[in-house]
Amino acid sequence: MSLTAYMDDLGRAARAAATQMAAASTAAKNTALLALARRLREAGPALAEANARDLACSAELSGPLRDRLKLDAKTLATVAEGCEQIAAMPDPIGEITGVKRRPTGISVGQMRVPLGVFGMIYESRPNVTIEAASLAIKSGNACILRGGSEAIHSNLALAEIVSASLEEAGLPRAAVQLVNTTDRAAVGLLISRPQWVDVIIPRGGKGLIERISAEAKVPVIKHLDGNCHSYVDAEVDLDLAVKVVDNAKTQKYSPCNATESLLVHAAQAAAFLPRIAAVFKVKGVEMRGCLRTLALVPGAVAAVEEDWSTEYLAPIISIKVVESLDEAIAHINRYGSHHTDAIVTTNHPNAMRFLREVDSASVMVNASTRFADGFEYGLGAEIGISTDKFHARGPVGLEGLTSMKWVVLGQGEVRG
Ligand SMILES: NC(=O)C1=CN([C@@H]2O[C@H](COP(=O)(O)OP(=O)(O)OC[C@H]3O[C@@H](n4cnc5c(N)ncnc54)[C@H](OP(=O)(O)O)[C@@H]3O)[C@@H](O)[C@H]2O)C=CC1
Ligand SMILES: N[C@@H](CCC(=O)OP(=O)(O)O)C(=O)O
Repeated sequence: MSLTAYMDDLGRAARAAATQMAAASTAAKNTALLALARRLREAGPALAEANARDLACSAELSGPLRDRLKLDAKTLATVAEGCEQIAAMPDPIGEITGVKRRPTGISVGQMRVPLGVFGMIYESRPNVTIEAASLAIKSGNACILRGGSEAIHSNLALAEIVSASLEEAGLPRAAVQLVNTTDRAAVGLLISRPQWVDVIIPRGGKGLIERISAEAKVPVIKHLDGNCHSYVDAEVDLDLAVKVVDNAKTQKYSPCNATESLLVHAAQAAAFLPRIAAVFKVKGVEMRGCLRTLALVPGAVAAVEEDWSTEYLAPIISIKVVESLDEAIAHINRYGSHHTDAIVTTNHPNAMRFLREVDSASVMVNASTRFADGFEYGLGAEIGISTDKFHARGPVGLEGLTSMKWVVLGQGEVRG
């Protein structure tokens, strides 16, 4: 079968499944999610074998990227628990809100409905396959998933478990389908078929997004790179600042919500930078600083212009001393990727200005940028972190996979 015919088959099946999923009962969707949690736990050894094949083929990956490819017992337990949590969440579909009686006698409100079919392209991280599948099921959508090529064996094994769980609950297997080839031509076909796909969710770096932006004939919700900042203000609790910035940079290096750039107000630079530099040095984090940073941090190397806009996904951080909150905000809005940025401060007006003026999907006060995550925000799981301003912004959970339609209830009223 040609790739085009294969992708059309997936699309046709997804479209049919979406109709059934939109009408599926909450009980059936929850049964599928609980079956999925159970089957994931039972399939531990088989999944470990599939994942070992992926890891063996990806020996050249850096440590952080290998970490995200791993589907170990802890990751499996977490995704299984995530399915149970999503099952326990209220079903958003069919909810009617805001009903108001109009002078004409009609009542007008809004009903939450699934988007239909979403296509998702994402990195080599097998747990995302389950997070996307479980959110698709609960939100009554169908989806076509195209995971990173290094994770193909793990994803195929996971997709089979998802299909079996859907079937067990009397729901269509095609509600969640995985593209079974790593051929990137499949991505081109997925993003150019509005008859089968209602929205595309690309989750990845600049190369992916450039292609999608140039070729997509389907609406896109971009989940792009994270050049996240932590800004240490002039008035600050230094112990808290060290703890928060350390976590934001070093808790994990590969995620898009890790801090890549540290800005420090000049009034605190001499007190703060040597302290955080000592932490980074012990953890092997390379520091690339402005001239004022170099004077305070002997181990740092000179940053070049490109560093301010670079997402390292590695133990590297750029550091700049700024004169004011205004300079920090302007720097973030110019060089950041509008993903997640944080201020560390004890000054309330400054915190409020940062929240209002930094143009990012998540803005934080005295918290690690690593918190930008659907699970941490109470969404149960996440499709990813949207760097678009619409249809959804920041961590995308169940509601982000739905839209509202108008509902009008009458008793024979006619328009005069
Ligand atoms: N905002 C968010 O929610 C998230 C953002 N990210 C971002 O993703 C990036 C890291 O992940 P990484 O794996 O390097 O991302 P990539 O963009 O390299 O890959 C992600 C996915 O896109 C595919 N892809 C990439 N380029 C193309 C192309 N030109 N045509 C078709 N498919 C393509 C990859 O396929 P293949 O396997 O063939 O390379 C993979 O499936 C970082 O920038 C990170 O910030 C990561 C996670 C979440
Ligand atoms: N929301 C996720 C981050 C998602 C992400 O960036 O993933 P990845 O780039 O694959 O490490 C988390 O904090 O775990």
